[in-house]
Amino acid sequence: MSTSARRVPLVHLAHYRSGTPQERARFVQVFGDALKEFGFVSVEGHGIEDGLIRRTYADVERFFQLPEAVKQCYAVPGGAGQRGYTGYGQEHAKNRTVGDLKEFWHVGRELSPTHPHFSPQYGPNVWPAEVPSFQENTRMLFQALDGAAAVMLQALAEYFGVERNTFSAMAQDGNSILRLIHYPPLRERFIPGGVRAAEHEDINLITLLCEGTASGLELLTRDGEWLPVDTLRGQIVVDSGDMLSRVTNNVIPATTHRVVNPKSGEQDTTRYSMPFFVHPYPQCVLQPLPHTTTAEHPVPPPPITADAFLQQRLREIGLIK
Ligand SMILES: O=C(O)CCC(=O)C(=O)O
Ligand SMILES: [Fe+2]
Repeated sequence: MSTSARRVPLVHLAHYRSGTPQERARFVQVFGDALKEFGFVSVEGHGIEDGLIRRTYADVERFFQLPEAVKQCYAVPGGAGQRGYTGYGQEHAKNRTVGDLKEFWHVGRELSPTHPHFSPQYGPNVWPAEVPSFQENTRMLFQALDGAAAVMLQALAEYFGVERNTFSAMAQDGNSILRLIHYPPLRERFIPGGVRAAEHEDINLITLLCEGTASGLELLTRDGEWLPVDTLRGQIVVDSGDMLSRVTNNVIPATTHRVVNPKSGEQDTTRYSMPFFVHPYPQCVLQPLPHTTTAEHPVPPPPITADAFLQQRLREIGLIK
C-alpha cells in the first residue's frame, strides 16, 4: 500500500471472523499494513448494532445538555478523570497548556476486588440519575466494542506472526475505557488558543471510534499531511496508540490525530464522539515482541507496566495534578 494513499483503508471484520482462509489472510494483511503505514483503518461488518450507537448518542446528548452544576456532581474527586464526568477545558494534549474545547464522560470496566486484574484506582462507574438508560446503553456499547477490539487484536497478532491471543490477552479484562465526548458550539464557549482536540497520540493499544456526529477529526499521515477522516455510518475507525507502539517496538507507530475547530460561519456546530480506548490490564508489562528488534528498529523501549505508563501520561495531559 502506498503511504501517500488519500483514503483511510477499509476492511470488513466479518471476513476475519467467519470468512474463507483467503479473506482472513487478506484482512490480516490490510488491517496490519493500514495501521503500520497509515495509522488509521476503517472497519465495517463489525457487528455493533447501529440502533445501540444511536441510543447511546441520544443519552449522551441528554446528559451534556444538563446544567453544569448537575454535571459536576458526577466528577470523581481524585479519580484522574477515569470514571464519570470531566469538565470543559480540563484535559490538554501532552506538551500543551491550553485545555481542549471539550467535556467528557468515562465508562470503565468493573472487576470484582478478587479479580487478579483488579486495581482500586479504576473503581466503580458512576451513572447519571437524570438519564436512566445511560447506564445500560453505555455498558452494552462498551461490551460490544470490547468484543470487536479483541478480534481486531487477534488479527494484529497474526500480522506479527505471533500466537493469536498475544495482544488480546493483554486487553482481556483490561483497563479499557469508553469516552463519550461533547464539543460544544464555539460560539458558546471558547478558550483563546484552544482546539477541540489538539494534536496528540492515544495512550492505549488501539482506539475504536464510532462515527462522530460532525466532521473535524483529522489524522497526520506518516508522510506528515493532515487528512480529514470522515467515518461513515456503519463503520468504525481504528487507530494505533502509544502502548501498541511500545509492544511492537515502533513497527506500528502511534497515530497523531486531532479534532479541528469548525470553520468560521459554523460556530454553532456541536460535535459528539465516542472513542473506545483499548487498554491492557494494569499489571501487564509492556515490552516489545522479541522479533521486532531489528536493524531498522534496533533500540527497544525499556519494559514498563501498563499502569505506570498510564499514570505518567495522565500527568502529562493534566488529569492527574
Ligand atoms: O472526537 C474524536 O473524534 C476523537 C477524540 C480523540 O482523539 C480522543 O479523545 O483521544
Ligand atoms: Fe485521540
